[in-house]
Amino acid sequence: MQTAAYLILNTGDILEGKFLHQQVVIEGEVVFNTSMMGYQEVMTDPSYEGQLVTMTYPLIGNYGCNDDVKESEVFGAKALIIQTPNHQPDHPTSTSTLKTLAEKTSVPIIYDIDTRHLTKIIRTHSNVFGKISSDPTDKVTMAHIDPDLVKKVSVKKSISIPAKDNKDVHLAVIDFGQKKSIVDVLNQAGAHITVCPYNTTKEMLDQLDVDGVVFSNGPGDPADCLPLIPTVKKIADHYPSFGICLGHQLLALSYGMSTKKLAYGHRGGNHAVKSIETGKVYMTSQNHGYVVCEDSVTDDFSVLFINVNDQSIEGLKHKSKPITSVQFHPEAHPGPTDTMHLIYDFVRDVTKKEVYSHA
Ligand SMILES: NC(=O)CC[C@H](N)C(=O)O
Repeated sequence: MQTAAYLILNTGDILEGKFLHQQVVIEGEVVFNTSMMGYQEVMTDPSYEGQLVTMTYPLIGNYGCNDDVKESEVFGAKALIIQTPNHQPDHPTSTSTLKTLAEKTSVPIIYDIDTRHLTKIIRTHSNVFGKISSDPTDKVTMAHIDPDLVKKVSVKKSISIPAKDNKDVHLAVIDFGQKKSIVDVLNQAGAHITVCPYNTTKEMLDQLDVDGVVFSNGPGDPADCLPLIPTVKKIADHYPSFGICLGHQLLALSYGMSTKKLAYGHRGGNHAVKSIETGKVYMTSQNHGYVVCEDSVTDDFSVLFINVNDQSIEGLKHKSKPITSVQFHPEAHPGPTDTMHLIYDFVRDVTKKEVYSHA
């Protein structure tokens, strides 16, 4: 018989489920993801570091698991909270089950939780912290997000990843908690990549002789990265830059804008954004709790995309410098690839170096 697992929330609610694999005592911010798939990517995406993630879709594990699907070797969600695990997956690429995935990734999974009810609690209260424990009398002690998450998940030393074909373009990915698929897509687009630690300076990038910079996604509150802001600005003032999610938020902060926390975040594979330039709507993959404040956008920037549901800012473009950033995930993994062209466009534009005469 499986041991009872209690999800104790700072709202006063206690939900009873079961441990899928190992018994743990673990605390974190509780967030929900509305995607029907992508459980492997969620468990290994460093942006979820410190979070207990619940999937609103009730059946998890349907297409099994595959060792090749991972966004990071070490970091990801702190725990997964699901309703019904599928122990007999059926998919040609599946090599193992959810239980094996929990073992391999060390991400504990609890199940038999009414995740739609849990989602309603999160939507009603926002800022929900919780503890998973086998003792229902345990108390939630965590009340804020760890401010050092980026430092924890970033690479400690630079890593070079050669281009698949020989295009003459070298990009730095500043690693605030990068998803492997960002590097994969940049690589497929023909760029040689150097993944650099979160605190890399412009002078270090000069030494590496890069042509452009990608500021990656990452965990936590962007305001906790304020010490990095002067460096981000110095780099973006000099190099063609592309920001994704946390990278977008840090670029905005570095050019004088501000960020705020959403009531309960955007996490899933079905978030519609609208291009302000063309009026076109794209489905995007999203995973963020913070956004750039609408009223803080400076005159130097145009809003590139807005969220169709709540009109929050989803992308920015500098009016005279080659700086573009998006709040969503054009690299997908999981979710729709409708906006992946933005990454290819950036690599193409950096390859045509004459476009960037300001550097
Ligand atoms: N995926 C990300 O980069 C997330 C950015 C930031 N941690 C947020 O939650 O808004």
